[in-house]
Amino acid sequence: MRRKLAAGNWKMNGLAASLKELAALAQAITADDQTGILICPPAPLLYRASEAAKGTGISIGAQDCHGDADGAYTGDISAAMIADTGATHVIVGHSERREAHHEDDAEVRGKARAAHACDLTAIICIGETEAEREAGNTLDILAGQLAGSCPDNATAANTVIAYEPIWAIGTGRVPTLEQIVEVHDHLRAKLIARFGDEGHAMRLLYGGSVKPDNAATIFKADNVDGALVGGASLKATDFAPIITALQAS
Ligand SMILES: O=C(CO)COP(=O)(O)O
Repeated sequence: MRRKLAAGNWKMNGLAASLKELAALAQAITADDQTGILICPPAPLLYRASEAAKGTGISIGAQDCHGDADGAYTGDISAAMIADTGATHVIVGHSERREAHHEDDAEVRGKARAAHACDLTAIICIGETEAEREAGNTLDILAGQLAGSCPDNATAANTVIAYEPIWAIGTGRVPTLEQIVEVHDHLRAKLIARFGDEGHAMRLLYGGSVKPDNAATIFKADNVDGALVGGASLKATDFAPIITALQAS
């Protein structure tokens, strides 16, 4: 049995006052052993969020890290700095960073390795564009991103894979359950082929316009072990029912 994971990515949203949503979430949900709950706030909130989350069953993660341990990289944040705030996870290779910051698979792989070196769990994101899907290349594109973005030392404990079709992010458009199943089954087969039992145990999240009203359907897929949620993770009243749907799946 894989431990499920409901992860919220706040992206560049949230000030100190937004931590009240974390407290409200803790009130609204009943944490259980089968389902991890994670909030990834902007970097300036990591320490305060980690303190606020103590004892709630909610974990805290960052949205990016640098691939090097330290150095002259103005404005960047190392994995050790993230771990130092009390955070336990970091998202790497989100499509918004791949696009706006020109991150390629090799850079994402380096970031995941840096995260692992600091005992952080890396949530490695992959996803196809709409044009790639229309051209019938989805499975090949994703297999390539998965192979290139995952370091060889990836294990079920230190790595989570998030499939986020770029055309579904922030658009309200969601793939059909059949499309999600097709992708997740394909990714599972690739993970098992490369990592054996660890690949079987690694969590595979779906992300892209997950909302309270579609979460239960998405969580029906065997190889969907949770969700990476953007907009609907900002408010406890939206994220709590998604978590509850995952717990019930
Ligand atoms: O990019 C996402 C999470 O990382 C998904 O964002 P939305 O849930 O807002 O579509």
